[in-house]
Amino acid sequence: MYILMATPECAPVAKAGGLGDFVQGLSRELAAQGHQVEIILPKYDCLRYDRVQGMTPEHADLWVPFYERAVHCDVEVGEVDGLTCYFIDAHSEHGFFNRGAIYGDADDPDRFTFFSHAILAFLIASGRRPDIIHCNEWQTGLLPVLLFERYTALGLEKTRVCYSLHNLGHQGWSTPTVLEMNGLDVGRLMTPDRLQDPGNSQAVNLMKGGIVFSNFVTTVSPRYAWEIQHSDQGVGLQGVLRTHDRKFGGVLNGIDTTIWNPATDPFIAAHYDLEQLPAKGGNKRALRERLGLTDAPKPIVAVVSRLDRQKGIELIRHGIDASLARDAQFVLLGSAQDPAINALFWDAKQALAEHPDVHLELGYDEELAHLIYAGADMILIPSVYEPCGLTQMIAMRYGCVPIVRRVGGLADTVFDANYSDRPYEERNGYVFDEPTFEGLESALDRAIGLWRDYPDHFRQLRLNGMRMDNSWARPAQDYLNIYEHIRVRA
Ligand SMILES: Nc1ncnc2c1ncn2[C@@H]1O[C@H](COP(=O)(O)OP(=O)(O)O[C@H]2O[C@H](CO)[C@@H](O)[C@H](O)[C@H]2O)[C@@H](O)[C@H]1O
Repeated sequence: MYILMATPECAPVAKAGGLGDFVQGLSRELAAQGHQVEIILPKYDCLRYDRVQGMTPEHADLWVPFYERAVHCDVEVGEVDGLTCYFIDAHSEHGFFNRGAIYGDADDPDRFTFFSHAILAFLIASGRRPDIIHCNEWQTGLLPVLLFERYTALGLEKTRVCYSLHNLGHQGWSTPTVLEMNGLDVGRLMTPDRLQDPGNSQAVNLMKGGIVFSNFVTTVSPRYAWEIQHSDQGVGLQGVLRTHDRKFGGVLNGIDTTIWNPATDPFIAAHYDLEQLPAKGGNKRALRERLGLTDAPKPIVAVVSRLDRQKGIELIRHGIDASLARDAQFVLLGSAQDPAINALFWDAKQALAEHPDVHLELGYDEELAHLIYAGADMILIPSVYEPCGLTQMIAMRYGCVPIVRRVGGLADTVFDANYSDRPYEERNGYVFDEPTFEGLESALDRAIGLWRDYPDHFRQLRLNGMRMDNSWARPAQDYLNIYEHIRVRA
């Protein structure tokens, strides 16, 4: 099968969070199973060019419709960790992809609908005819709309769309000008059953467009699939998702177990696996050395996260003091877009600058993240909502025990050491329900208590987590079944 991944992110070249891992991991697994998988991304100025091999021109003089005119683009191709990746270079006066960051500008709906449009224009101009375009997030929500409204008739009649939702907190709300910009009929599309936002009749909702016009819609865990249809976690799209229930389902994400592998990871200090768990200690020492923490018989509690409201900012902040109060060490690697959240953590960093048991690293650092998973004993994930969550899966693979709130994919992957109804060998972490300081502290108490008083039991929890199969093998098969189901057979 020929599958094209349409996405604003792909690790390691353009990653702001878990979407980048999703695209890379699923694509590599599908390619390993013999499918033709290609990825298409904007050619951002902030791409990690050092991770692209053999970037060469692929298609010159692509003209992408833009209002009454067209914008000149070039398409380049390169290899990213063995995958073919196309990059759309837009020579627009707006510098659409030259903003120094992937997201965060007021005209993001313009930038990414332009990208979606450019993908279809490229397919037509270059004669490529994928069986499946796998779209992701609101950024590519307009692609199936454009496909159905315009491009099917221009030669893509056999291409079908699978659309994955990774976060309902961002739906691509915009004004109808974004439809005009792309030559679409506003009157026809701004209706309650098409792109009109359910909560604001003046607004276009790009994610809703993707849901309505795609052949199949997925989200990234079964629990989140239920939550967004039946609770306010759907952020207004509950009704739309229930209407389209017959083409909607939750597929639990995997992680790329080649890239996230403590036995071979090039970014960690000491390699280890199930049989050589004590070697993990070398990473704890290296982490302390790198971040200036004292070497003492204390557990390290870590957070690796985008610092966004979704992730439970107050609880993360409280987790620092709560860990220190329990004589644990605390390490945070976090990047915030919101200036208020950024300021909150900079203040904490300054206040704790002299403390020998804590280090807050504010920013994005892929390599350091690997060392933290390998060196820490526990990872704290107190999310308000969590579509899937990859950090708990990565942490478990590295023998780092997750402490999580019971939401979304966290509830589907972490089973409480004391209270789960699963067999003991499947229990792998600590789970709390209420998004309160008390809830978090009760789980933290149990985790730190076990680490201190029953090290053998704690070791068993680490091993249970390391044994879990969170690879892409099974979810990739689920996606292949979906692709087969919607695909047009010749
Ligand atoms: N400051 C930092 N420096 C370095 N690395 C950092 C970092 N902050 C985060 N990361 C890395 O980014 C990834 C984050 O994964 P999450 O699942 O938490 O994703 P996120 O919420 O971004 O994605 C959304 O999409 C994914 C994929 O579907 C869902 O799992 C998730 O629930 C949903 O919110 C991990 O690989 C983590 O190591």
